[in-house]
Amino acid sequence: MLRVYGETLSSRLFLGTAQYPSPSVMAEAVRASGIDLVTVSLRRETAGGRAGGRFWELINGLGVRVLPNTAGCHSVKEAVTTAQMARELFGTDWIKLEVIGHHDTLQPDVFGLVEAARILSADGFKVFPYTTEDLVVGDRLLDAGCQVLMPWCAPIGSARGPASPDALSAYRAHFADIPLVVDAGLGRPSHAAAVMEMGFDAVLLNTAVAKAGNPVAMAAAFAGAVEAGRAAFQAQPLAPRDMAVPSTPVIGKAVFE
Ligand SMILES: CC(=O)[C@@H](O)[C@H](O)COP(=O)(O)O
Repeated sequence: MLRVYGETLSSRLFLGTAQYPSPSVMAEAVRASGIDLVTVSLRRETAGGRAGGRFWELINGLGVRVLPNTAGCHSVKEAVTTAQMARELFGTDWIKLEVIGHHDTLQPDVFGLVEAARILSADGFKVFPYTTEDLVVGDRLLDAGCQVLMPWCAPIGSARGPASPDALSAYRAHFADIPLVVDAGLGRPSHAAAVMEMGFDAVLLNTAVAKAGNPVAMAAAFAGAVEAGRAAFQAQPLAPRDMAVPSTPVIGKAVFE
């Protein structure tokens, strides 16, 4: 069980709801994965002309918690306004905060992110900030009122998997008591298992499932990988060694002469 902002989530996999071949495939993928939280891009869906229509009904009908997000927002003002609209629409004060700073990499604008997190936290929002693995920025986000951090693993949509595993390990060690969700850039279930084995609390992904040949089967595969990675972390994996260590005892071996 994962505790975030005083609430309990049974699944440690969070899925995005964009880019699926159809809304019904998205709904089936959510069901197949057994998750209890989806993130929804208010801006993207509104731009697509589906706001207020069947898409919202479908999302609300999934029976899972909704984490609206500010994907596509490039300024503090835009992100704050989008969050406020999302609160009205979904009746939740949870918000996944994205303030994009760079067109090509979709890298977060960490300065705008901290400012928007401060404004939204003061306004009663429970902020889930999409950030880099920079420790100082993480500290500033906590100062701003965030109780969870969401470091990226690789650029959004890249499917590259953990680009800087050492930086992610340092992040986990530095924020030992803070719920940490790896967000963005995961491409395969093995990537999700790898970061869960490092001790991250959950993963959030979208593209790797939505754009898979079979999104429903891939959602189930990611769910299994997240559980396996978590179980491995709890079982305390052996640290890698530089030298060989015989796994077969040498004492008492038979001598043939
Ligand atoms: C859906 C969402 O919130 C994305 O902005 C998120 O960061 C997921 O990234 P991937 O699509 O790379 O999984």
